[in-house]
Amino acid sequence: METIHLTYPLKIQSEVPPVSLAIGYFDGVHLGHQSVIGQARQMAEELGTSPAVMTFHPHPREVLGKASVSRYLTPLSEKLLRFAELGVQRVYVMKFDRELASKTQEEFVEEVLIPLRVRGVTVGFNFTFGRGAEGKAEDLNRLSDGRFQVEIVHPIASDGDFVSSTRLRQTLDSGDVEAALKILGRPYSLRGEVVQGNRRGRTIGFPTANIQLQDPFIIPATGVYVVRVHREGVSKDLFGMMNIGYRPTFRDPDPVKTLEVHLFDLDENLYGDRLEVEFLHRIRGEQPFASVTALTEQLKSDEENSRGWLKRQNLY
Ligand SMILES: Cc1cc2nc3c(=O)[nH]c(=O)nc-3n(C[C@H](O)[C@H](O)[C@H](O)COP(=O)(O)O)c2cc1C
Ligand SMILES: Nc1ncnc2c1ncn2[C@@H]1O[C@H](COP(=O)(O)OP(=O)(O)O)[C@@H](O)[C@H]1O
Repeated sequence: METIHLTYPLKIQSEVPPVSLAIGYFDGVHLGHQSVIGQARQMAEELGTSPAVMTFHPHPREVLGKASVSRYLTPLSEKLLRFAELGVQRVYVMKFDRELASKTQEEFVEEVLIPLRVRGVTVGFNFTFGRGAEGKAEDLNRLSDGRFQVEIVHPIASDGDFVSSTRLRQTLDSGDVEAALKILGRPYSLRGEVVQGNRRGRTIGFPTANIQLQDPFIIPATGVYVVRVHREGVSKDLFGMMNIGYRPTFRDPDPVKTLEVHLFDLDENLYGDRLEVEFLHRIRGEQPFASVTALTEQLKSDEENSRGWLKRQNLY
């Protein structure tokens, strides 16, 4: 997959291949987004073009001062990985700035889509473009003037409700990672590097790899989760239990939120490794314990519960 960063006005140096383009911000790359991208792939096949995606960076709402970056689900690096998994061959990362935001819908079509040799466009039903979000998905048909085909993708439902980035964020904020899975079509995951902690874990029989996030991922609610872990460069799936929280048992005067995972049936040095952690199931909330012994007893029962759950799911 080729990734091309663009700014407006476009400076296209070499001849670009004709594309069928899925356009959107695609925060979360959830089932709705996957359906828009799938539609672009199908169109690409029909039209004999490359399946491509155009996404914007940074988020339009952020540039226009309506929201902060920390509320976004998928860092750009993560989105690119997901696009590649979905069979996209070309990604245009369009820099979203005030200049682009000030362009009319006509200018967006004539000065961005046409020079990029767009033969097909797919967008979600609620796509808007052009200054003040004046252009709606249906306007693309009129503006294409027969030069490219347009497909507007209907909303996808899961659990009786339309999937959306907002719903996905809510499920993560409440720790309902199983609902998140139904919106994403895959478990919610984040990536980070294993760093040193306080080295207490190994003394209580539960070494825990502390994860430092690579990008500003959204962190699910504090609590304990059953997770599947991929170690970069290692194909075998690992399983374990992760705690997200402040470790209140240790009454640290200045607690910081940590993400730490104890992996089952593994005894290896992981410092410096990059891990992808997938959230499968929530076991409980984080709580303070009267003693380290009481915490250790709880961890034993968490392990039993986690293994039991994994077994029932035929995962481990
Ligand atoms: C599955 C799991 C659940 C945990 N639950 C709690 C908890 O409820 N309360 C708490 O204070 N600490 C909890 N911890 C955090 C432990 O206190 C922590 O692993 C220990 O302090 C080791 O920290 P270290 O890696 O910095 O040495 C949990 C850790 C794991 C792996
Ligand atoms: N099964 C395991 N799960 C997690 N980490 C493990 C495991 N076995 C060995 N380790 C290593 O032990 C470290 C965690 O031990 P711990 O005493 O909790 O130290 P720290 O406080 O530095 O995280 C991990 O970073 C990893 O390098």
